[in-house]
Amino acid sequence: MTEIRELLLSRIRDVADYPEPGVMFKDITPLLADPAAFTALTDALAEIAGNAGATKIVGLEARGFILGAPVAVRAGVGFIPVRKAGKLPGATLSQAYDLEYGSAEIEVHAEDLTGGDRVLVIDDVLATGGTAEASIQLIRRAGAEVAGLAVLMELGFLGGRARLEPALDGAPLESLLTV
Ligand SMILES: O=P(O)(O)OC[C@H]1O[C@H](OP(=O)(O)OP(=O)(O)O)[C@H](O)[C@@H]1O
Ligand SMILES: Nc1ncnc2[nH]cnc12
Repeated sequence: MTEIRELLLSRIRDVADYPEPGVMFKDITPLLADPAAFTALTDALAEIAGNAGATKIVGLEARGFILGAPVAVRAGVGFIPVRKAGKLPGATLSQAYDLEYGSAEIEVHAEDLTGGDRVLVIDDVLATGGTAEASIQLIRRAGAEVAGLAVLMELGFLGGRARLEPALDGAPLESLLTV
């Protein structure tokens, strides 16, 4: 494992049985509080954005906002928030999905993504892949191209990567850490 990956892994806290019994929650707040780790993460994700030729970053509420916004600034591209339903004031596209602990619906402002965009989706954790899959569906429905998905941590045992394969349709899935 590279030094950067070791640093990132060391700043993620495992919290057992949160938010419900049986879930091992990956808490990224110690990483966010460490400027060296947060900077290293931002730089690594911005490099992925550059390599993917992304013209926009989509961040998934809420932790995907925290990671995705500085990456967009660093990469010199726009940031588009994909929000939980009911939070965006303009005309939206919506997509329902299930996640490791429940179900939800996400939305994007339809005007934020257009035919010429290559979109990199950023989030902290890939678990079942439900959230990421719904975001990819939203991006395609908006007429934009999916440049890839980049996450800090993939929970390999939940099978998100296999689930996302058809939706990604050849676009890369980059996870900096896999557990
Ligand atoms: O792969 P999945 O099974 O879909 O799970 C992953 C998603 O779950 C978490 O978000 P959550 O919905 O808990 O929202 P939060 O970021 O607002 O805490 C995480 O930040 C991912 O977005
Ligand atoms: N185990 C987990 N830890 C942190 N975020 C998550 N999102 C879905 N499952 C998660």
